[in-house]
Amino acid sequence: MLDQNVKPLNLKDPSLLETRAYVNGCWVENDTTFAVTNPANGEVVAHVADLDVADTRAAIDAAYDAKAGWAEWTGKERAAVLRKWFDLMVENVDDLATILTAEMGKPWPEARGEILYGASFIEWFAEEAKRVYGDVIPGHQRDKRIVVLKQPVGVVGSITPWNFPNAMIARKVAPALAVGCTFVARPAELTPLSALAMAVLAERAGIPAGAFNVIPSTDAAGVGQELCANEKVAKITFTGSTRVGKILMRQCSDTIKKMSLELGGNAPFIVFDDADLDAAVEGAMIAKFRNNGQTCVCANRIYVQAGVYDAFAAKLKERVQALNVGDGFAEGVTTGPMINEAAVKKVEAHIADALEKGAEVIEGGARSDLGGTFFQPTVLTGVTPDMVVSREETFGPLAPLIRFEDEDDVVRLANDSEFGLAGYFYSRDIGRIWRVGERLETGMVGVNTGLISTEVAPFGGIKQSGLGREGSKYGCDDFLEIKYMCLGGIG
Ligand SMILES: NC(=O)C1=CN([C@@H]2O[C@H](COP(=O)(O)OP(=O)(O)OC[C@H]3O[C@@H](n4cnc5c(N)ncnc54)[C@H](OP(=O)(O)O)[C@@H]3O)[C@@H](O)[C@H]2O)C=CC1
Ligand SMILES: O=C(O)[C@H](O)CS(=O)(=O)O
Repeated sequence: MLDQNVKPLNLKDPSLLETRAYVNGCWVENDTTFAVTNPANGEVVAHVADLDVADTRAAIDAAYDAKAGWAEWTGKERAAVLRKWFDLMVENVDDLATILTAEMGKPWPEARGEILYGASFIEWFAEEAKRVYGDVIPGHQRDKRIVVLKQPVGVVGSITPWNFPNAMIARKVAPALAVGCTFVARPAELTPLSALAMAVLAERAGIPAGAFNVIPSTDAAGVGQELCANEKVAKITFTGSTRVGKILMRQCSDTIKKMSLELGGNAPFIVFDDADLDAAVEGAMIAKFRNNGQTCVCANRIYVQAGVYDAFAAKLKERVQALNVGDGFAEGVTTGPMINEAAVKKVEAHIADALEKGAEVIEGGARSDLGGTFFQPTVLTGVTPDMVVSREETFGPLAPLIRFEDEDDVVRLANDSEFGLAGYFYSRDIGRIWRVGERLETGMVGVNTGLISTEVAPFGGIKQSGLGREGSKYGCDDFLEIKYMCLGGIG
């Protein structure tokens, strides 16, 4: 459904730019709409239906009414439509990337990469759909037989952030649908278009009405409260800040809802003096500046052992200088705008606090001359653990370098955080690799790599970075209930 009041995007298939909600297999308009704007230039990309709590209830009812029928499909039948959905995502990858860059700002090649990353979860769980096995347990008495069934939990409510508007939904909806759950997705207000384009392709793939619903809304708190409180919703899956994760946990306690939480991070990135320094610099560039530093697994603290600190800082400065800040649609741009003014102000506050406490800027340090929410990729040296940048997630293009002396010291520093999502380190000493890998208090560890996100591995954190795992052979577990049947009287 095209919006007549804005400049159309350059799409091969304009029908992918959907602005209506998708509920119970129907495209739903609303009297009230909200504008989605391009963070690179403030231009309106589209006006999207703005759903409310009553609409949320209707979407939950649709998912609830659809769940029995969807669960009756065999795993193989569900696999077939998920595979078709994957194929359609790949066939339309360029248009989906254009829509994503327009609403979120990331450079088009990076947006294209996100679409393929999101699609990889749909491909993976299309395969897993056929392998939701139970167990047969040897009876504890001669006349007893025991079988274990794995059954879909039912209706799943999903709340996702703006930074990966396709992949964060795909990483949740794919396992949910694969095992026979139905799904109500509320995307971030800033980036609903990617989710709606996914729904267009889900419908084309043959995913039945009510199985997958997308409810764009400006009322995050109200929709969230309804998803958490409604007894027809069996589970909430959330990706976003720890602050909001705690709100949702409290709201889910009244109905003891199952929850999967992918929350905030404060990833340590450690460079030991035995590291391959060039590899460590490349790893730091990915771990820090991917998505303009707006990912939960971004390196937030970069610890460099004293013997290689100056060399590493010089090399990193040189690589950061080569980053090209600009509009995500422009050729050769590596770094788009930040999502909004609040995000820029947080980076500026972290820099100001660090400078006040003695740190130095060796690269960047201020807003870009491009204006708006463009910010210079920045490197700080002389950072210490007492600075705010060491304790709070920056969620922006700021690389703080912290000097350390020995292994025990840096592991203690790295673990001194309420977060535990990802951690990274570079070393070529196999003993150190095992010691540090085992001692880091995180859900995921990158060793001699700065990029750990893949559909084949279990993504998730410990401490206040969340609950549960997404992706991998473990990814279905959070959407399944285990039931056992004890069959007696068999003699
Ligand atoms: N662990 C992970 O994989 C990820 C973690 N994050 C973390 O999220 C933060 C940045 O992302 P950001 O989007 O700002 O995070 P937020 O937690 O602010 O928002 C995440 C989602 O929750 C919604 N939301 C906000 N308030 C409520 C509420 N009271 N009830 C229900 N839903 C609500 C938002 O809606 P709206 O945006 O419309 O207000 C958005 O859709 C960082 O801390 C980052 O680390 C982000 C991405 C991935
Ligand atoms: O939203 C996020 O930060 C994602 O989890 C990042 S990733 O999956 O692309 O690493």
